[in-house]
Amino acid sequence: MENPAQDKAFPVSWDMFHRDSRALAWRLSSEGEWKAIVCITRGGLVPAGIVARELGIRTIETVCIASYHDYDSQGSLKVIKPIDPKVIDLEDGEGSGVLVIDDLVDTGKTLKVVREMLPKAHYATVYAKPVGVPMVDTFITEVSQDTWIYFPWDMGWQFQPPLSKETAG
Ligand SMILES: O=P(O)(O)OC[C@H]1O[C@H](OP(=O)(O)OP(=O)(O)O)[C@H](O)[C@@H]1O
Ligand SMILES: Nc1nc2[nH]cnc2c(=O)[nH]1
Ligand SMILES: [Mg+2]
Repeated sequence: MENPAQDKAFPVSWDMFHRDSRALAWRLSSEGEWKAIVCITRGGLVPAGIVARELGIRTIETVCIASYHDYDSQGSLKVIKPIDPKVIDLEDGEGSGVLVIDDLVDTGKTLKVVREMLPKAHYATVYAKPVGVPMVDTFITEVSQDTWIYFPWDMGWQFQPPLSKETAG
């Protein structure tokens, strides 16, 4: 959903996203022995799959969160599906050794909700905006707060007409 408040665009192709998600996996490979991944749907699904393949992690859980953009309020978050208790109970029951993955952190509101469920987990996103940086432990690329990131799954190819009209010659 286009956000009119952002006046810079950061379009990300599948190739770029794959490269940046692999870079995140590489960074995380030296930051801990990961028992499981919790991915925040829906944006965390693709990066979680790439990181899981690179790090050989096969226990992958989801936490399903929807944000509602009401017209008057800034927007509210709803937990549609919580984290499976089996994953919560791994290790110390507070998320040690668990990797929480999302595509990006913007205001940090989404990660804040998940941090309340797993305070000791490691939080990683591919992209980050300045306001959300304090909420994330590892990320690859920071973009300015007034940039809107366009992910490959939100975009498609379209015809670009020639710059100038056909000439006679
Ligand atoms: O740091 P925040 O301000 O919370 O914004 C970041 C969140 O917003 C987007 O998800 P969205 O809520 O649009 O749902 P989706 O992942 O299902 O598209 C994105 O995937 C992050 O989860
Ligand atoms: N696609 C997309 N979703 C977002 N949700 C919060 N910030 C963003 C963003 O920059 N791009
Ligand atoms: Mg999301």
